[in-house]
Amino acid sequence: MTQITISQLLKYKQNKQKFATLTAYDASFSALFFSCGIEVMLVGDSLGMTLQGHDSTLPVTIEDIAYHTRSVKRGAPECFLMADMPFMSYATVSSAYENAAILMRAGANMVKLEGGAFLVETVMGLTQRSVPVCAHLGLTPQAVNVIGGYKIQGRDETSAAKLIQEAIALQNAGAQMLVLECVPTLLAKEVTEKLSIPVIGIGAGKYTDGQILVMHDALGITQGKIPKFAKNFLNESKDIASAIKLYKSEVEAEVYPAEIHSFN
Ligand SMILES: Nc1nc(=O)c2c([nH]1)NC[C@@H]1CN(c3ccc(C(=O)N[C@@H](CCC(=O)O)C(=O)O)cc3)CN21
Ligand SMILES: CC(C)C(=O)C(=O)O
Ligand SMILES: [Mg+2]
Repeated sequence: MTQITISQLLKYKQNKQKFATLTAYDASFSALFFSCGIEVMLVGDSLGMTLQGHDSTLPVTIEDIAYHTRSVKRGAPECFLMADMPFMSYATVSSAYENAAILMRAGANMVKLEGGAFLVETVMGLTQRSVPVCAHLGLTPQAVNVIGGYKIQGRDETSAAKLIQEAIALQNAGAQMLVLECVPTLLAKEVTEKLSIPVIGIGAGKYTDGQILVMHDALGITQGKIPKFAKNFLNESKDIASAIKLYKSEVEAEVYPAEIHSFN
C-alpha cells in the first residue's frame, strides 16, 4: 500500500467514483477501517461528544485533537488523515498557524476549519505556508450556540446563494476539500458540480463526491438523539469489519445516503 494523497481524491471526483470516509479517534479503529478500504479519516472534534460525553464540541482542545491524531496515524499511517481545528483555535490568523502546526506535527495531512467568507485570509495563509485546508460549510457545530441547535442550513434562497459564494471563495483561497453538513440535497449537488475540489457530505444527500459519518453513528453506539442522516451498518452485519465494508459499498453504489437520510 502507498500513501493516500489529495491527488487520489481528486481523481475520484474526476472519475465520479464516490468515496466513503469516517471519523476515527484511536489506532485500533483506524487500522481496522483502513483494512476495510476506508482511505480517508477525520479526527473530528465530535470526539467531545462521542468520547468525552459533552453536549457540544466546544470543550475540545488542540491537545485533545493532537493526542487522537497521533493515535489514528499510528494505526493507519497510509490513510489521508484530516484533523479538526477545535473551537477558537483559529480565532486569529496567527493562532490558526500555531495550532495547525501542532496538528500537522501530530500526523495530520490536512486541517479542517468551520466557517465561510471570514476564513478566506486564514485559508490562504495556511495554504501558502504548506498546510492543506478542508473548509466546512452548512451546519457548523462549533456555532451551535449562535444557530440555536443542530439545524439544517441553506434552506432559503438567500442562505443557499451565500453558501455557494462562500464555497467558491474558500476554494479560490486555496481550500483543497470541502465538507458540507446538513444542507438540502440539491444545494449540495450544485456546490459539488461548481467546485473542482472534492466535496464530502454528511446529511447533504447522495450527490457529493464523498460521504463522511461519525464512526459511532455507523456502528449504532451513539447515545441520545441520533441525526437523521445516520445509519447503523452493524444492524445487518456480523461484525464491525463487515459493517464498515457495507458502508463503503453502499456509498460507492450510491445506495447510502437514501432519501430518508437526506434533507429536501
Ligand atoms: N454522533 C455524532 N454524530 C454527528 O454527526 C455529530 C456529532 N455526534 N457531534 C458533532 C456534530 C453534531 N452533529 C449533529 C447533531 C445533531 C443533528 C440533528 O439532530 N439534526 C436534525 C436536523 C433538524 C432539522 O431538520 O433542522 C436531524 O433530525 O437530523 C445534526 C448534526 C453532527 N456531528
Ligand atoms: C461530522 C464531521 C464532519 C466532523 O466535523 C466531526 O466529526 O467533528
Ligand atoms: Mg467537526
